[in-house]
Amino acid sequence: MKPKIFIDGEHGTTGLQIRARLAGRDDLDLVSIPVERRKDPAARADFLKGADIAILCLPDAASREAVALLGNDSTTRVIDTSTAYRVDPGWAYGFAELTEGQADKIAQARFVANPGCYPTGAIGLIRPLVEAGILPTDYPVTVNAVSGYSGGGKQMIAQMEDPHAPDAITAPHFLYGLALSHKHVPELQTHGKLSRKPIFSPSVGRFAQGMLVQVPLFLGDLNGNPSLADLHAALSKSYGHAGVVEVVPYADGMALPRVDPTELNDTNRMKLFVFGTEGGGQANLVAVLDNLGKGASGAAVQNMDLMLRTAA
Ligand SMILES: NC(=O)C1=CN([C@@H]2O[C@H](COP(=O)(O)OP(=O)(O)OC[C@H]3O[C@@H](n4cnc5c(N)ncnc54)[C@H](OP(=O)(O)O)[C@@H]3O)[C@@H](O)[C@H]2O)C=CC1
Ligand SMILES: CC(=O)N[C@@H](CCC(=O)OP(=O)(O)O)C(=O)O
Repeated sequence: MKPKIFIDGEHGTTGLQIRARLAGRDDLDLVSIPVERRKDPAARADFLKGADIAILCLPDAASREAVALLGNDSTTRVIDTSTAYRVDPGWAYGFAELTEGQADKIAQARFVANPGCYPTGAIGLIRPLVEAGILPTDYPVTVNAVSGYSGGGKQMIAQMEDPHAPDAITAPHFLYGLALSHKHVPELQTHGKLSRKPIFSPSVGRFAQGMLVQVPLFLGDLNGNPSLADLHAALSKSYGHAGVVEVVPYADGMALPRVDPTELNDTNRMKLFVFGTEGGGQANLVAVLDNLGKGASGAAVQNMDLMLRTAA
């Protein structure tokens, strides 16, 4: 029998993208709740309990409600795309390339928390350097990022695309998260293995999809005063070659006139760059990804496929 997959929140931005990614798959039985019952707890409970894997594409509160609706006797496996469970030790963190053994952990897990889009870029850059002993855990990490506006879901898409919306946004680019208490900070700190709370400054640009995440570093404040080549080698060692996460050769990155946040749209890939001048004492580490690809829907499908490896 084909594994039954239910997407709770299938009409939202992340849910629709997952449906599109699964559209051509004949190895799955993708079940769908009638649209008029999508918020009916009894109907959701039936679909959730009837699935082999439920993918939650909901706001945090509705994700928690879905997990509660499953109750104690269900065996449905869950992938949650919200922020609700990302630092919960009972859930596997769904970043397969995070560290050795993480893909197997996801494959075996009942509960998988899909990473946030910004944290995917930042943790992807930070974690290998911490594990290599190069980045001290108490380093004052700053993360500066720009996202396409689909990162804000249906509400922000309407704000950016409909000039007549009562809360329309007209800015071509804007900063937010100004109180430095964005909901991604605990996730950045926990999975970045940082003892000091990082500063996270996100922004949104007038493009629908795509993302750039930057982590600037002063090399003299890192362990062993590493070169740019040392940083690049540590990242390359962590991710290998030809995987979902690609570490761009230093010279190739430095030959670029600019970095385009939309470059990897509609893929599940992420590119990591080390920028700076050798001997200059500074580096800017940069990640490019699709906020709806490796940052959300692509990663959810990747995690689902890992979990299906261990399906009964
Ligand atoms: N967009 C992105 O780039 C990313 C999003 N995420 C996370 O994914 C999750 C979904 O986000 P996104 O798709 O952008 O958001 P959207 O607002 O686009 O979609 C959310 C969907 O959830 C539905 N919904 C809300 N409450 C309930 C409920 N009680 N029961 C059933 N359905 C409900 C909404 O229905 P309706 O519209 O009818 O109210 C909507 O279809 C969020 O937790 C978000 O933080 C994670 C990474 C990246
Ligand atoms: C542009 C924008 O608003 N982005 C969202 C994050 C999108 C994302 O990563 O979703 P999670 O919060 O589930 O991780 C925000 O900053 O809240």
